[in-house]
Amino acid sequence: MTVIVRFAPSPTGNIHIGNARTALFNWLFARQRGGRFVQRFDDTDVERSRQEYADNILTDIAWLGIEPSVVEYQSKRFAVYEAAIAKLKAAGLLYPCYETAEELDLKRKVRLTRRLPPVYGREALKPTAVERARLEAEGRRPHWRFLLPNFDTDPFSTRRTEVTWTDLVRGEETVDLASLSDPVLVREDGTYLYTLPSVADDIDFGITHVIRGDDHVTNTGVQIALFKALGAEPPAFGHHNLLTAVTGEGLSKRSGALSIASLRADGIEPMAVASLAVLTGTSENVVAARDMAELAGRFDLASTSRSASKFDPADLLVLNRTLLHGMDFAAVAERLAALGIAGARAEPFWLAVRGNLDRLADAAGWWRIVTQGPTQAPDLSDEDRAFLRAAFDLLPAAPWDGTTFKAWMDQVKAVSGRKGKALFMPVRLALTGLPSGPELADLLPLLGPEGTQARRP
Ligand SMILES: Nc1ncnc2c1ncn2[C@@H]1O[C@H](COP(=O)(O)OP(=O)(O)OP(=O)(O)O)[C@@H](O)[C@H]1O
Repeated sequence: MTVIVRFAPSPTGNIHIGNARTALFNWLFARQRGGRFVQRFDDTDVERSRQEYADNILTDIAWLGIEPSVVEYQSKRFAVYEAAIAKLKAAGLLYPCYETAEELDLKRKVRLTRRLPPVYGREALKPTAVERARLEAEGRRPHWRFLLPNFDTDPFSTRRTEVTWTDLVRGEETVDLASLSDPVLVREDGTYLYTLPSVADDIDFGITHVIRGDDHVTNTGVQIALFKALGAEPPAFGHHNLLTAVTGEGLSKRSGALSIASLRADGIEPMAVASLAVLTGTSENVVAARDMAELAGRFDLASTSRSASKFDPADLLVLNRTLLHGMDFAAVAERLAALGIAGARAEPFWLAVRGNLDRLADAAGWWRIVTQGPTQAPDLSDEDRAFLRAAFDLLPAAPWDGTTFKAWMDQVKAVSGRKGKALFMPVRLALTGLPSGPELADLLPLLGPEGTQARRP
């Protein structure tokens, strides 16, 4: 059986790190099994959905390293949903309801005072065709409810009907359908709620595993019933925990907080985002994976925690540094060239500075220092200046390599009697203008005899 998964956001904003967790869980799950990944946009809500957001989401998932087999839009698939609606109606499993919101609210209150569960009492199953015609004549339009399979049309019944499944994350799960109202699938204006298009598409695309946040657990009880009502075998389900901000606050596409686009703009590497999005709230250590293959090797859906996990953006910088420090020149050459870092010195420069970077773009600052000199004049005492002038007189002859700095310092030490910080710090300040940075042994050959002499105080 080919594994087919899907990531199905509504294109109503930019996806955040929590949505990325869902996308990546699906992608890694499929990748581990040689499966396929369907990118589906749940854009039936035309008011809130925008193509621009869908395009941004495609950019974001591509940046994270996800390659969908196919991209689908629910707004282009109404024929499929109409066919499913017709099937349910023919089976007597979809019924028209004419109650207004106020009437429903009143009914709910009546049930509560009678100590009955505040679910819809299926009163709309009772009216005859004549009564419905009268309501239509009054100008009322029905919304349509799916008759949940508890085969109990007594509005005051409390009989339980449980739907169970073995969740890929949470193990045995049960939803009691008797505790739920028959869900509205189609609104008065003919628009669809989330439930039916999602199930109809999962059937149509042959989705084998639905992996999503645990905000959907209750939906799954209803959806399993709907799969069956439409004559389809339900897929396997896995509900992972949600990520929250450090404050415990939930994430929302609309707020834009921790959006993938903002993290990209902030210069965070995609594998730092992917590693944190996937490994937070699992039994794995949150250590940066260099690529998807490595992350896939450390991903296990079943090891995900059941409770919400806090996500600390500060951890991203730590992962980012680790990734940059181990990155080969070939992996960054193009991006460095875009920063103007190119030519024969680009590779040794990268190897010299990568260990000092928080973000790749920080390399530009070091490149400026190496090629043009310190951005600010070093703060040196007269004594240090005199020491440096004597030291610069001792610079070895060309050609220079990785051993030159040590040879130079050995001589300066012997002549000046300075050692440790007193020896190295004035040299570092003279060469870079900064009190810390890359190894001077690596920087010196990059500066070359001319560049070094130009820094003589
Ligand atoms: N904080 C979160 N952590 C992990 N997964 C999440 C989180 N929020 C949403 N998801 C998952 O992301 C997927 C896409 O969800 P959806 O498009 O409904 O986004 P949303 O962020 O929940 O919605 P909203 O647009 O209301 O902010 C769903 O599978 C959902 O379970």
